[in-house]
Amino acid sequence: MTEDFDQQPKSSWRNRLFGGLQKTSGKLSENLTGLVTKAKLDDAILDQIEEALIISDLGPATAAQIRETLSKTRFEKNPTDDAVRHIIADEIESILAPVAVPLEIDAFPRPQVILVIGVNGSGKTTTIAKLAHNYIEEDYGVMLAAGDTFRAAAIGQLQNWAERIGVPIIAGKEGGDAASIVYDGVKKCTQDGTDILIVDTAGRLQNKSELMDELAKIRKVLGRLNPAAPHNVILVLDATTGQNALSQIEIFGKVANVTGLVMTKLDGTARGGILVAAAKQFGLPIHAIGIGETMHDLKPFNARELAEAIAGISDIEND
Ligand SMILES: Nc1nc2c(ncn2[C@@H]2O[C@H](COP(=O)(O)OP(=O)(O)OP(=O)(O)O)[C@@H](O)[C@H]2O)c(=O)[nH]1
Repeated sequence: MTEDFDQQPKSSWRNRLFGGLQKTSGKLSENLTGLVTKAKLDDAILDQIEEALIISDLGPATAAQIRETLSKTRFEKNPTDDAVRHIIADEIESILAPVAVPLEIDAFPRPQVILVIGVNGSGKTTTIAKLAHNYIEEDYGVMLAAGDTFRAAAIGQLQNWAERIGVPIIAGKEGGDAASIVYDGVKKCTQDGTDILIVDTAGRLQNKSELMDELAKIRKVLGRLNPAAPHNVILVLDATTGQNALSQIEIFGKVANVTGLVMTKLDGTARGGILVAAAKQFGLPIHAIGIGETMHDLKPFNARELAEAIAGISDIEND
C-alpha cells in the first residue's frame, strides 16, 4: 500500500491525465512523425499511419476506422501532423463517448452491491479504496467486504484501507467462505442503513472453474437477500498489460457477467491506447480510470479529454 494515498495532488486532474498519458501519446507521435509530409495522404502513407495506430495498442479495428476517415477527409490545405492528430482524436472520442458511463448508484434497493473482480496486481484493492473514498465524498454510506479470502495479505490490505478511509469492513479469516462474508455484509448494511457494499474478490483466473463456482455461490447467497444483487460487477484492468487486458475482458466476461470496467495505471504507460481497443471491441461501460496511487487518482473520464490526451493534442490550445 502506498503511504501517500491521501496526499493532495500537486496539479489538476487534467494536467495529471495529460502528463500521465505522455508516454502513450509520445509513442503514437514517434510512430506518426515524418509520415505526414506529402501533399496527399496516399495509400502507402495511410497504411503506415494505420500500422502506427496498431503498434500504439489502439487495435486493428480502431486503426482501420481512423484510416477510413482520413482517406475520406478533404483537407483544405496539405494535411499537417496536427490536422491528422485532430482527426485521430475525433475518432477516438466517437469510440469512447458511448462507453464513458459513470458508475451510478440506484436509489433502491439498499445496499447496492458492487462486486469487484480482476487478477492480482491489477489495482483492484486500490480501486475499491478510491471508489469508497469518492462515494463518501458524495455522502453515501459505504461498507467494504473482504471477499478475497485466498490470501491473508489481501484481507489485511483491505482492512488497512478501510481504516484509512474511515469505512466499516466485514472480513473473515484466510481460507474462509467468501459468500458468507458477503451475506454478512449485506445484512449489516441493511441493519445500519448503509447505501453501498463494495466486495473484493479473489482474482484467480488460473482456475476458472473455482472462480466461477465462487462467484456463483456469492450470487446465490446475495440472491436470497436481494434478487437484483450484485447490482454491478466491475472488472479492474491494468493498462500496462496491454493486449493481455483484452483477453481478461473476454475470459472474465464469460465467467462473471461483467457489467463495467475500470482501467488503472494509465499514468506512465505507453499502452494507454488499449482503453480505446477495449471500448471498440467490447463496448462495455468504462466507469472510471486510474491515473495514480492516491485517492484523488480515480475518476469517471471525459471522452474528449482522454481522446486528446492519447492523440497528443497540445493541452495549451485548449486553455
Ligand atoms: N501508477 C499507478 N499505480 C496504481 C494504480 N492503481 C493501483 N496502483 C498500484 O498498483 C499496485 C497493485 O495494486 P493493488 O490495488 O494492490 O492490486 P490488487 O489487484 O488488489 O492486487 P493484489 O493486492 O495482489 O490482489 C499497488 O502498488 C498500487 O498502488 C494507478 O492507477 N496508477
